[in-house]
Amino acid sequence: MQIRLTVLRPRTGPGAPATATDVLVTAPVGTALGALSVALAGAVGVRGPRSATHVHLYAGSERIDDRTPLGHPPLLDGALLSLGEPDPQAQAAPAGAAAELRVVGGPDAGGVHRLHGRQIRLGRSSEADVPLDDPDVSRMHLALQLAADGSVTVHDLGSTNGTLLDGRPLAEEPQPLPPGALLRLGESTVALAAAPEQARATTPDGLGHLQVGPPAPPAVRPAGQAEEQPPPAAPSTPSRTRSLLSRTLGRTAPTAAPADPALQLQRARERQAAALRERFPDPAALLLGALGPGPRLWERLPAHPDALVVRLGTADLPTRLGGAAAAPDEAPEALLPAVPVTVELAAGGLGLAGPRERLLGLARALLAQLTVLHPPSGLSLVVISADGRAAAEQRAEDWSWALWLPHLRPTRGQDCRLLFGLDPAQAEQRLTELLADPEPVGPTVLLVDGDPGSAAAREALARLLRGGHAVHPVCLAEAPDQLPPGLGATAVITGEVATQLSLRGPRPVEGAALDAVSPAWAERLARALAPLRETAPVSRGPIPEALRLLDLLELDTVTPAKLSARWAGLPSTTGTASALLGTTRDDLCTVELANAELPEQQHVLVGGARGAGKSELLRTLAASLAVGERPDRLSLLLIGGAGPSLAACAELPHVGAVLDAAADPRQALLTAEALLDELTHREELFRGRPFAAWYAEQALRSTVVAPRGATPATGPAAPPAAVATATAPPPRLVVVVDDYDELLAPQSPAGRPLARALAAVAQRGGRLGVHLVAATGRPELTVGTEVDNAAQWRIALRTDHPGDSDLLVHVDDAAALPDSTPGRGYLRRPDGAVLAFQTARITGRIPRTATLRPTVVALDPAQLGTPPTRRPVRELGNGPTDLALLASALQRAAASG
Ligand SMILES: Nc1ncnc2c1ncn2[C@@H]1O[C@H](COP(=O)(O)OP(=O)(O)OP(=O)(O)O)[C@@H](O)[C@H]1O
Repeated sequence: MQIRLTVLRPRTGPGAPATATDVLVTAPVGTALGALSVALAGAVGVRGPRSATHVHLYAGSERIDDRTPLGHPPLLDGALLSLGEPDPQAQAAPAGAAAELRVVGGPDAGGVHRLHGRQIRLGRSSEADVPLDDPDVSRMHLALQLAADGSVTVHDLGSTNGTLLDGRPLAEEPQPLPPGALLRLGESTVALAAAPEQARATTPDGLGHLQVGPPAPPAVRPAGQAEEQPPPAAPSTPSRTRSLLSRTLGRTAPTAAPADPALQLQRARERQAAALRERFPDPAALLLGALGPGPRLWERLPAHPDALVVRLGTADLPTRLGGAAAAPDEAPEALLPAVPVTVELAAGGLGLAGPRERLLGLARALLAQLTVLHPPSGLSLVVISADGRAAAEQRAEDWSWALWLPHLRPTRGQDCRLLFGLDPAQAEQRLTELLADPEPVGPTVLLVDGDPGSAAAREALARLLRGGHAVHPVCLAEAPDQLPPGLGATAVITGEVATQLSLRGPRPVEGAALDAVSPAWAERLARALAPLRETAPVSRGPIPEALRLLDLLELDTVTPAKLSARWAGLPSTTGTASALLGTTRDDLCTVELANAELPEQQHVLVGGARGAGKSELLRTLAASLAVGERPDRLSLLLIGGAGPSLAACAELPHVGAVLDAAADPRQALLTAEALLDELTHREELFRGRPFAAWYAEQALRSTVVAPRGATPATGPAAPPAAVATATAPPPRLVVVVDDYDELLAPQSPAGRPLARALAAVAQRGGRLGVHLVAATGRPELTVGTEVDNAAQWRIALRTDHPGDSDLLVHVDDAAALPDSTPGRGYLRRPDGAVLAFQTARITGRIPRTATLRPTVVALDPAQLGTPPTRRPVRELGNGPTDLALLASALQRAAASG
């Protein structure tokens, strides 16, 4: 497994900053922190300690136990570990915090401060209890007073620019501050929050990630509805709005309509404004959403009404939100106070222009919204910063916080570790990839910081801006005239101290207070997102090139106990038999030989050219069936053609016999006879009833056959398991045949009788619990045989000719598959659906990462956009294969009963 951590080097003295190093750790699953700690210390330049007992690592203020396995909390992707001392910046939640103050807008937005103590001062000074980096805020601007009963009052500390409380000037005498009321100081807006939202459940996967359940269903609120038109008179508050209001503002919405119509209207406007603020969450709410993770994390799938709509700041806006800016004669009380100023990125992208520091703060706030509200499977992010006018180191530093965002992971086969373009070559590569994506499966937001770096990149960006690629550019420049032409909207940072925004585009707004967040805030948010994974398999990605069956089966550390536990959970009948083969683009790829919904006759035909991966697919299928069912209920008969292709499976306890038909014609003849006898025997035994029905009846009465145990079934083929145990309920039998076409060749001495027996299995076997899985290298020879006719599950791996592919899966696409991806193919299911898939491997050597000593290497953000170093499959040259490992565990599980 690989995970990314950050190690903080101890400070050189009190008050000195701690230096941080991001590292990539590669280690076998289950490696304890103690086995890594010396290497982690070495990565930050602390040498000397030879033993882990001298290296102490902390997560926040807590020391991490050396026995904690890597990949388990707190050692998750994105974790920040401090060496030798607790993290001096650790933000432990103070016990007994009475209230939470959130900075909901402005140039230093996003802060979430748990209030404790009696008096809390807000101001620009670093001495303030809540410091705000806002030039319009006085050094000590205002103070909050917490009473013992939890109520809060606020008063101005004689600030230069004054304070507004819900739009009204705040005096120096204390006034009550209810939760949700907006305090405006300088260009910043702060509010007291109500009770924190319920965190979503997460499940650690042991590999450094936390699986998050699916997002809550989106609010039923088509864009542009409800809050945009105030009710003419204040009716009773709709229940949805009331709950929004009380959740947002933390105070009870009015229940009785006030008599005064002007007051009614004002209340209606307040409700609309609150609903809009909830709809487009402020930076503080986003941070909490990521840290929770909160209920709104990844709520916006592509069909969500607010997908790709971003908030840039807040302004008092007219109620006609869909229309133009406030008419000059609009009465101030007709405006919705401090509502989000939003832009639809899908309407031609967005340009942002202004002084660099603030510009980056605004861009960070924008990416935070996109990545907290949109799931990585529904939105990709590409970040390009290749403008030669800025030093490469500076560019990398400006965007290094984003390396933790899961939306930057390449999921469409892009040749890089992360979707960064931090030099002209990387930028060109990213833009070319976007242009070349023939059928983009989801939207991409492309952030381009300054000039994209080269003429070719500029041309590519211009083409993307012309549309048609599901790519939505967000371009940053110091001045509006440096932005590329063709953007749908432009926001220009204005004001003496660059804290305001003027938006040009379909919905122009002047004098908005912009939202900007600090790099430290953005990094905290991105780190919180780093370990999170959607629970559903990440869809819309490309089909992977290499897969390990044991990983797909969640048996990366395979033990007899895990297998026994699986078998113990099986139903008491043999109603199902399914084999996991690999993955499609969206899901696992499974072949079902039996289940309650399928007719009884299920057989499989696999075809493909030489080296396409047929034999490996058969081995994967056999191993997968073995994991899924106990050996006393499922037996395998393996018939290999030329060569020992299936012999590697001989150690599976389910294998009754392995036959090398070409090498042993006599045994082939006996096997053919035994197979026909088996069919006859079952027909007599079942008396017309299908296997599953008969078995269900018998299972209660019969003594279950003892597992076939650990006896390897190598050497000359024994009769199938079921034949040998004629008096016991026969297990389901799967006959796996490689090189079926060879059996049909005229020169094959054993071929004809065996082919006849297989034809009988194809015709009569399925109902009797005997299934056939046959592989053919020459579909033109096997077409029209009983085996071909009976196969409802059909697979074409790479074929030499379109016609072969057509014979197998009735589409010719398999002929276009490249040589370089053995195991890639098309599966035609009984319902006629054809899916591209990749077969998982079972005879790979155990990956090096499973056995090697852990490695810790420093991460360089500037290199993350380059192709990862390609190594041949990292396997132990002469170590055991996954199949050997699995077979041994299966034998022990079978032996333990
Ligand atoms: N699913 C897979 N993933 C990765 N590599 C694979 C996969 N399947 C096969 N290979 C690689 O391709 C090579 C050929 O595979 P295999 O022997 O299964 O092909 P085949 O179609 O049976 O070939 P032949 O017809 O010559 O017997 C294997 O040695 C293996 O290295």
